[in-house]
Amino acid sequence: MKTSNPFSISQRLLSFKHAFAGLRTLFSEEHNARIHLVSAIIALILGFVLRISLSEWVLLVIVIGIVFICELINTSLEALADFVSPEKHPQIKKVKDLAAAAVLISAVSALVTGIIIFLPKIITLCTNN
Ligand SMILES: Nc1ncnc2c1ncn2[C@@H]1O[C@H](COP(=O)(O)OP(=O)(O)OP(=O)(O)O)[C@@H](O)[C@H]1O
Repeated sequence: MKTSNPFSISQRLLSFKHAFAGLRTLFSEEHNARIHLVSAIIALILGFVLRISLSEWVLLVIVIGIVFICELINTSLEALADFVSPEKHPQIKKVKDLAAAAVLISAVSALVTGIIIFLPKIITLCTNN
């Protein structure tokens, strides 16, 4: 529960610690998140190698961010659902399927964005050599 405590730097640093603990949980427990991390690193390396423009960098960073935000919310909902209802329930299925669909949509959007940004540059590179 939130109380009106005075501002404290150590409390703010503790919030960062919790957030990083969440990231550690995501990447240690979720295989999909690790696949997305590797894909994001490849996209970032390609961005440097193919010298994408500033606006393409902005787009790339946004779509990568959205994928990890969806992964985090999906994993968080799954954990909550498993705690609240360890047994099978159609309502839990609905919640988990919806959260999984959010991850899918974000990943497909990121993939399409990556193709739009990188494919023309790769084709130009291949045809010029
Ligand atoms: N308690 C439950 N009741 C009903 N259906 C469930 C339940 N738990 C899981 N499911 C079904 O199994 C699917 C996978 O759920 P699970 O918790 O295993 O996620 P996961 O294997 O980590 O998948 P992902 O992370 O790709 O969404 C859900 O999307 C849902 O359709």
